[in-house]
Amino acid sequence: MSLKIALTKGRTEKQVVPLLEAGGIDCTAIRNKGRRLIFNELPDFHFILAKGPDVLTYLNNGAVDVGIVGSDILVEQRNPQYDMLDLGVGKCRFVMASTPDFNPNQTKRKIIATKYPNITQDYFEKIGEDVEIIRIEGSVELAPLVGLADAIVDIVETGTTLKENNLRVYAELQPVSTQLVVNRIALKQKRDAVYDLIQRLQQAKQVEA
Ligand SMILES: Nc1ncnc2c1ncn2[C@@H]1O[C@H](COP(=O)(O)OP(=O)(O)OP(=O)(O)O)[C@@H](O)[C@H]1O
Ligand SMILES: O=P(O)(O)OC[C@H]1O[C@H](OP(=O)(O)OP(=O)(O)O)[C@H](O)[C@@H]1O
Repeated sequence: MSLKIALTKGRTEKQVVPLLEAGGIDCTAIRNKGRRLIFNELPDFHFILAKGPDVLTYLNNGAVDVGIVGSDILVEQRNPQYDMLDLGVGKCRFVMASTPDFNPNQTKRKIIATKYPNITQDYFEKIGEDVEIIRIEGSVELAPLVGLADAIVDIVETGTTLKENNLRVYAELQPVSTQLVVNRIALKQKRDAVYDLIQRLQQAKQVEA
């Protein structure tokens, strides 16, 4: 019985394919994928490529056994699945950022733009501040520049996007990295296959490190 794996396409896919290969899993088909989304040619591992939030939908509904997805998405979706392995790639962090003239101690209720409303809500609740949150789909850095929001909560990796848009970090929220998560039923029914995959990736992580 093969293990069904949903891999987040895009940035995550690019970083995880070399790890899978270092773990002895042939990813030639994924590397030459064209517009294909399903890869069933290996006997032991079947892959699908999906958007991050959809990886969890496939996993939670049992359409796949394993998901490979950023912890940003796991935390934002308050996902009930087990986190099984931090793959040590896709490393970045959540920050609050804004223009140089932003005053984090302003008395007026802040407007915060973000692609991650739950993470933003939880952060401001934790520090005891009531804010208005506006959900943005991408290029969130625009929001404080055009006066839509006082600040943003977003992912930073190199800091280039913030720098090139003249934005500054005002608070560090939490780290992000790519995780391997397993469907609860698959963990019981395909235990050996799941642990075989985890072992391969753990070894690959050590080789790559
Ligand atoms: N700048 C970054 N550096 C490192 N990892 C990142 C960065 N931005 C996002 N990630 C991680 O990679 C995952 C996928 O990001 P990616 O940009 O490929 O997809 P996306 O955010 O859905 O964007 P798009 O809508 O452009 O496909 C995110 O969920 C996060 O875990
Ligand atoms: O610190 P950096 O290395 O510059 O990376 C940070 C940028 O990467 C992500 O955006 P992405 O490329 O996913 O595009 P998006 O804004 O459309 O989500 C994130 O939302 C930042 O904009």
